[in-house]
Amino acid sequence: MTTLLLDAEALYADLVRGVQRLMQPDAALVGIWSGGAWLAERLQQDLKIPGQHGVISSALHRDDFGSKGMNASADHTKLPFDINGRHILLIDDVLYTGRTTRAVINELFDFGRPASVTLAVLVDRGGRELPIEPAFSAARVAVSPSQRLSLIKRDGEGDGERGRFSFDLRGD
Ligand SMILES: O=P(O)(O)OC[C@H]1O[C@H](OP(=O)(O)OP(=O)(O)O)[C@H](O)[C@@H]1O
Ligand SMILES: O=c1cc[nH]c(=O)[nH]1
Repeated sequence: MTTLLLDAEALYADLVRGVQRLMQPDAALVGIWSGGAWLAERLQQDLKIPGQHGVISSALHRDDFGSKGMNASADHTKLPFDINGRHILLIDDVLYTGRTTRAVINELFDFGRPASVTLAVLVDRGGRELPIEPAFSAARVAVSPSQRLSLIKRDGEGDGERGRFSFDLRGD
């Protein structure tokens, strides 16, 4: 495991401010499983947003399920509110090719017709393969195509029940 000079907690503080700016009346947070769902849960608490955040999985609409397999993560979609007419703010930890975002937008539209869909991410690592851009990213980092950047959540270490975030970088 490589320890990165990328302070996930500091970036999270920037994400809080970015999401605060993007939130509009009748907006709802939906976290992309799994890293984005951790972030959305914490944002919902920290921004004192009434109600529950949503969680969305890309599994049923991925274009690479032939290689990744259609695993049980399909069960992770939980939208505990009617998305029709809502302004949906998608939250993710890392944005790379944009293929996961495309898949979760398809999943979202299986549930209804939101008024708008916006994306905020902790880290944008570039390398887009689709015309998808975040409205907010706390950082843009150059990561080699052979590397993978992952958000790690450690429960209950020094930050009460909310857990602390860090990044792990693997590969050459
Ligand atoms: O823009 P892309 O190239 O699609 O990559 C970005 C996605 O990859 C990771 O998710 P992953 O599906 O690996 O699941 P995880 O969040 O559980 O790690 C990450 O959390 C993003 O959702
Ligand atoms: O580096 C990457 C690429 C895709 N998804 C991630 O979470 N990290």
